[in-house]
Amino acid sequence: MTKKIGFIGCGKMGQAIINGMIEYGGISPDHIIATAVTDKTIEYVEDTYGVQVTHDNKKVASESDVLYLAVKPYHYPKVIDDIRKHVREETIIVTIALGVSLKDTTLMFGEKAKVIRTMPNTPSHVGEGMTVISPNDNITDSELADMKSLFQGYGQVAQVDEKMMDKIPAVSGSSPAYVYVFIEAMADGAVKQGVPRDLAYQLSSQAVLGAAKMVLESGKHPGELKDNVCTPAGSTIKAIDALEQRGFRGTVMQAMEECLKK
Ligand SMILES: NC(=O)C1=CN([C@@H]2O[C@H](COP(=O)(O)OP(=O)(O)OC[C@H]3O[C@@H](n4cnc5c(N)ncnc54)[C@H](OP(=O)(O)O)[C@@H]3O)[C@@H](O)[C@H]2O)C=CC1
Ligand SMILES: O=C(O)[C@@H]1CCC=N1
Repeated sequence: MTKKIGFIGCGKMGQAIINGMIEYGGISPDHIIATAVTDKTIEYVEDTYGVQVTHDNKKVASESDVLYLAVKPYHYPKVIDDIRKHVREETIIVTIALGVSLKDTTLMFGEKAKVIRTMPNTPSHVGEGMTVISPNDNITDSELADMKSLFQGYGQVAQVDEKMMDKIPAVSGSSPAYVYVFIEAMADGAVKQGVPRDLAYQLSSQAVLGAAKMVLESGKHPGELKDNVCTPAGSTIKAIDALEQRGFRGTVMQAMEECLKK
């Protein structure tokens, strides 16, 4: 894809996508332009990723064939109001904000605007992101195919009906944070037993990566894979028992409910 890709805002999520596109998606830094507010971010993004940077949102809006709105949801109305007239009719607008509907974005840009609402996550940085997408009716089949391959450059893609989008953040956008806590907790448990800290992080992280790959690639139910680790009267089932006694699954489900309430 030789299109120009613009980012309005390039904080944690924008940078994860930028890095994923460049390192894993085959996009040249020359084809990316990004804005931020502070010189600190502008300089960091230019030095780290080698992309073009500017403070000028309008310039990015007018030059981009694909335009990511990578600012916080509460910045959307002001930012869109500012760039609306500068976005070309054929430009594809990608929203990544929690809770900003296709209808609202389309209304703000104008009825002909081509918009794809997405929920990405930060593992995009290492080419293992998950991007859940929902396009508006102005996106053609061929544009959708091109955009899916752009998103696939930095991870997996799933298309859903827009009414599902509000349910996605808890299991995809936010969920890497719970997994980091789990990895850290397992490493702490190992350190408590005398395992060196670096080794503890390597082992707990690899366990999560390997287990995730088993679920994705073996086609087996997670319960079956769990059963395969639990020797009768062995040590693993004792660990599972301790987790269940403390409400592990219920706690995770409750956490996700709190996430969506917000
Ligand atoms: N973080 C995550 O894991 C995920 C985030 N998201 C979504 O991504 C979006 C961005 O979140 P995140 O990256 O975490 O937030 P950050 O605060 O890290 O990044 C926001 C960026 O927007 C820039 N910015 C703020 N106002 C403007 C403006 N008026 N014009 C141009 N740039 C501006 C900031 O500039 P500066 O750096 O100079 O302050 C910063 O670079 C949100 O909508 C969030 O819902 C979605 C899924 C996961
Ligand atoms: O916590 C947040 O609001 C953002 C949205 C999804 C992940 N992080």
